[in-house]
Amino acid sequence: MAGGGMPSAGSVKNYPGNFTSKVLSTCIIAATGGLIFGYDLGISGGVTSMDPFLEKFFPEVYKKEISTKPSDDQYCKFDSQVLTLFTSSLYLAALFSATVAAKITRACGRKMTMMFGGLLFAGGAVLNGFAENIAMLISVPIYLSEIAPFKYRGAMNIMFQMSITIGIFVANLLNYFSAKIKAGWGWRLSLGGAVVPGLIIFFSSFFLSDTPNSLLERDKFDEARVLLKEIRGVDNVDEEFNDLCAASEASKLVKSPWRDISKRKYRPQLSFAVLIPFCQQFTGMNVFVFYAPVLFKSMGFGNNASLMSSVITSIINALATVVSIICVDKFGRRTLFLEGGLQMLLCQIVMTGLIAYKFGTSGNPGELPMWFSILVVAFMCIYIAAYAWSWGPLGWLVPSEIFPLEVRSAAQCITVSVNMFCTFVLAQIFTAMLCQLKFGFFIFFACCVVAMSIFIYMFLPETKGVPIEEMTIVWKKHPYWRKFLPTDEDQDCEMAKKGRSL
Ligand SMILES: OC[C@H]1O[C@](O)(CO)[C@@H](O)[C@@H]1O
Repeated sequence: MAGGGMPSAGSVKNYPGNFTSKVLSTCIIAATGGLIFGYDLGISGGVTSMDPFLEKFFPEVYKKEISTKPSDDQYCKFDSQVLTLFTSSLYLAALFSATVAAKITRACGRKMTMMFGGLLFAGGAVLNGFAENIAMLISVPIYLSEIAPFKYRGAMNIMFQMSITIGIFVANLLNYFSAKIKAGWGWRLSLGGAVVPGLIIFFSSFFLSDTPNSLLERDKFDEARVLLKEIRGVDNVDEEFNDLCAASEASKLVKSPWRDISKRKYRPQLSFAVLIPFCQQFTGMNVFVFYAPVLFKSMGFGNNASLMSSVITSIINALATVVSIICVDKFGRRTLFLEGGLQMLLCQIVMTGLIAYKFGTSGNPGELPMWFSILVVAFMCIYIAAYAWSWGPLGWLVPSEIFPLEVRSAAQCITVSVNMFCTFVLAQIFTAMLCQLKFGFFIFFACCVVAMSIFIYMFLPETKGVPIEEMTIVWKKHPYWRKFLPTDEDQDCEMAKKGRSL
């Protein structure tokens, strides 16, 4: 049932339009929304490995860390549910704000939501609050997918993930330098530094226009047509405009997107809205993003070496995302998912072998040779590169492009909530899992990667090169999902019923 087929040429519309500088600059500005999220993702791991921070807030963990001798079990050195709560709680808070943000983005438009989120975040950073950036995760991927010409939608959307990875890199770099501050207040600088990305997105959102879809959602027809002409760089936008209007009309008939989304006809998309973020998190990537410094320290690296290794892995993460931008509209989403899955699996197997060989089940590696540290970091980098051109960016791209307008914001909200929930769970249980499963920890994620790759191979239709408003075609052609879609007669009947009840 491998459902990878592209809709045949001719079955998909080819709207006229150019790749304008307006679209490019708008997408770059919108994508900066990811900086904030990336900064959050990257900052906590380094901070939790800084001794002055541990000593102040987690004295028990600090005592355990300094009293652990090289001959003790290294797997359990940082095992503390309170320590992991510091990182995981950010995602729990984010989970709660996801539902509110979906309402805001539908009512106020994508642009206002981004502006509001940036400002809140900048303010929140001063108070060291992190939850607000969720508005970005809901509005930016949809914004990018809606505004991009369909042939470049993948690349434009992945700019969001690109800026997330830049945020992670900046956070790691800052951690590296702030840990060197002798007086021990470097962790304050790291946590407070979040104000900068917040202000960047707030000020840059003044230069954003809304998307035509979002204007139509709020009945601004003339503005939407003018904007569409401007961003496509041609006058002849009638066909696309009419389709957008039709989609918007259909969307207005839906009074409760939350109830509608559970209808049978949205089952294919809903399955992906839930399973894509779920699988994305169960690749195990965030274990490295959050806890790389802790992991490196557990493996006997010194303070500086641990933070430096995280800087290296975050550079690889950002660079490999560029590969995805270049390839996604050429080779398609499925190819990247499947290649990335295979590469991650191979690395996980090698890392399991290496760690099992040196640390065994006792967690006592003795003296660690240089070749071992180099190999571990190298395979971690290859693994991270694989994630960075597959599940990382596609985890935002695919959900944002498969939903019809009427339920798009609600669906993105589900995607973000599932993502945050899984991020929370994994961030919370990481140190306990490592302590209990030892090197088997990597085997767990390897099994998850096998399962998710099979799932993608069997069930994900290719969405490259299909205009977002034409997406139903890919489901109608899929051997499994097509049975969930209404026939044309069903649709006429539903429209008639809705028309009567108005
Ligand atoms: O770059 C890695 C990061 O990217 C994400 O997948 C978000 O898209 C995070 O969950 C992860 O920390």
